[in-house]
Amino acid sequence: MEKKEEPECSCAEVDDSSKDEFQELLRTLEQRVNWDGLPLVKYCGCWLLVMLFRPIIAAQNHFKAKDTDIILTTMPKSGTTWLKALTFSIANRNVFPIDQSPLLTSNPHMLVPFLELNIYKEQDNPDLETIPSPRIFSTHMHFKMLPDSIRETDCRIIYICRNPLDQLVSHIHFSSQNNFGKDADPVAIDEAFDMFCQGINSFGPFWDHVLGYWNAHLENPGKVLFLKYEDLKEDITSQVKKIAEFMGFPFSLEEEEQGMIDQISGLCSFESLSNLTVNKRGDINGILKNSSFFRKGQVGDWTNYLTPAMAERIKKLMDSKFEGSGLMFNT
Ligand SMILES: Nc1ncnc2c1ncn2[C@@H]1O[C@H](COP(=O)(O)OS(=O)(=O)O)[C@@H](OP(=O)(O)O)[C@H]1O
Repeated sequence: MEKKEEPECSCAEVDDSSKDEFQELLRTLEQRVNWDGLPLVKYCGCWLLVMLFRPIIAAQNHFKAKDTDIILTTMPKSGTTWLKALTFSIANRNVFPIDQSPLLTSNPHMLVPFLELNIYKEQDNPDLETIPSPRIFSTHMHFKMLPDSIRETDCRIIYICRNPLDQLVSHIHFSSQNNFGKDADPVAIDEAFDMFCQGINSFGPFWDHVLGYWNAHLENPGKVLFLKYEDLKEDITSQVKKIAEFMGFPFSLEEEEQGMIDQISGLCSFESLSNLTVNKRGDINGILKNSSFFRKGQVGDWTNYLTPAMAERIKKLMDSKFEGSGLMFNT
């Protein structure tokens, strides 16, 4: 079968209701196997996991954002779990005292659902309407692929990204911990690194993902907050304050004096969450181990796995891809 011209982000026009038509569309698009063994499909210039392709299109077609929603957007392995814990805690600090937080017994991914996981169809999820505001959802979609209602309503988007070298190393380990396929051995790392540089990885290309949200943030900073994992690591207090203000839930002076920011930061820290029984032993739908979301939580761990030559290649790529954008990551 002939390959179709790649759609110019006409994603919302695809009908997700007929399985056969959808399979037909899938067959016309470029596909690759990711370095971890999972099939990828290229759509609107983005490499998506085949297993999430139809749910993503359905989310685009059906998800109705509300003005009060908060949408967390990330590339995988960039701080999603941390951001979920923080935003959930900020929004619910007057509902649950810190020592009774649902985070103590539930993995953050159970408290803040992914749009990609079939939670967007009201007929399938009548409770979606009744979730108290603010509803918090997350997605790995590129900015240009987001459901129109997210861009068109007053809902707010919080994006977090991470140095590409650490993001890649984190992803390689995540895949091997969940037995997706290949171990994080040197061969797999070489292959993963090369595919990453070509932009072929889940939700890649990295550069396009980050630039999409960076430009959206520059255009409308009140709509899109742009965060870096490394900045949260460096100064969590100021970042938590910034996130709370952006969400429309600023800390009062009284809360600050009572140490509320420190309490939330402490509860959501890597050390705290990774030591909870639920995150040591549980799993998500029997597929993903909760423990695989908490590995080291460090900046610069890539130096233990990637060579200086690899870092140089990424640096050159960043120089050319981000040129003139004002965006940069320290390696
Ligand atoms: N609370 C907290 N604080 C700091 N760092 C944390 C935290 N929770 C998770 N992590 C680290 O984030 C990496 C996982 O990324 P994501 O949460 O984006 O993964 S996922 O996309 O949701 O699968 C992964 O990074 P690496 O340790 O480098 O692999 C996790 O350890």
